[in-house]
Amino acid sequence: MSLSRPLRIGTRGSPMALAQTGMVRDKIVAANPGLETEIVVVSTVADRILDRPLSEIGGKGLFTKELEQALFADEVDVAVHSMKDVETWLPDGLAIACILERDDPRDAFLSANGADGFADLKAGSRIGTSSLRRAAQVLMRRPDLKIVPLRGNANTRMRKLEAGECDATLLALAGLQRLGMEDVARSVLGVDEMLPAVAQGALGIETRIGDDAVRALLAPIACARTTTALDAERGLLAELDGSCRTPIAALARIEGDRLTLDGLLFLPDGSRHWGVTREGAASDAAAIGQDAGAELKRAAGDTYFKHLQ
Ligand SMILES: NCc1[nH]cc(CCC(=O)O)c1CC(=O)O
Repeated sequence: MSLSRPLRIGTRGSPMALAQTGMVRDKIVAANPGLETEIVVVSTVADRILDRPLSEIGGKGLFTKELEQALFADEVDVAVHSMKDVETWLPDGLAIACILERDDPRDAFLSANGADGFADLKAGSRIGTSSLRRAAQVLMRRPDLKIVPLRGNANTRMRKLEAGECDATLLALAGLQRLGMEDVARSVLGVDEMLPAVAQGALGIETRIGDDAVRALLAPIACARTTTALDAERGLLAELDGSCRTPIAALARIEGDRLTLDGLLFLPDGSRHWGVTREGAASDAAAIGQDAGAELKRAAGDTYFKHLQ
């Protein structure tokens, strides 16, 4: 199948988004030789509001809504997203047509003064992060550290670290790699120290559901293994109705036809957490995720969700 016009690829405009969209575009073209493409930059709420944590702004789809509007308005044919930023429920008429092979899902540790990890930080050191998930896991092990808000795209956050707004920060390793800036990481945190966000490191492509010509162009670059892992992680998130206000971490690993899913739910101050591990057939990924999410929900109890309001 082919298109009689260029494929219009929608993306956010941050350096990381542009880098990853370029990589996705190259993969689409490699799978469909001769295809013409056009990159269309769309600004989202997350790009415009930089002075407040996203968890405070609330609402859904802060990274994705304007890209979805561009799909509905037929201004773009596809939207490239970090799957970490994609809501578990999509608007009617749109779907994730393709999830690409996952990059490293772990978080990287960056510091201004040469610290290689949390162990090198003195009591009272300031960790810059607006991620409730990262903050909770830092405080869980190091309640003596101080969390300070740090917003903006990855480049902005690195600049703020250099400017002394904090002593250390955490960024997704995959994002740094896409920017070609992996070497700014002082270390990479093990998943036992910092469990990643649901879908961290995976890119997805959203399309209009009925747009079969476009969907056919994407089929060759989809990764079944990553799709299965994300079915489990997003199944867990959906069960907990995870919003930006809920600190949740989850990672699925697949070996052969078996899947192992680890999930963690925290109080934002790290004072309590609940964990779950589930193993099962990879073909049951979504159900395993829902089951694990339900267990976390039961374990944390009703008061947990009231706590967050
Ligand atoms: N919240 C923004 C965001 N969305 C996805 C990534 C990282 C790239 C990825 O997970 O694919 C980032 C930056 C970060 O968390 O450091």
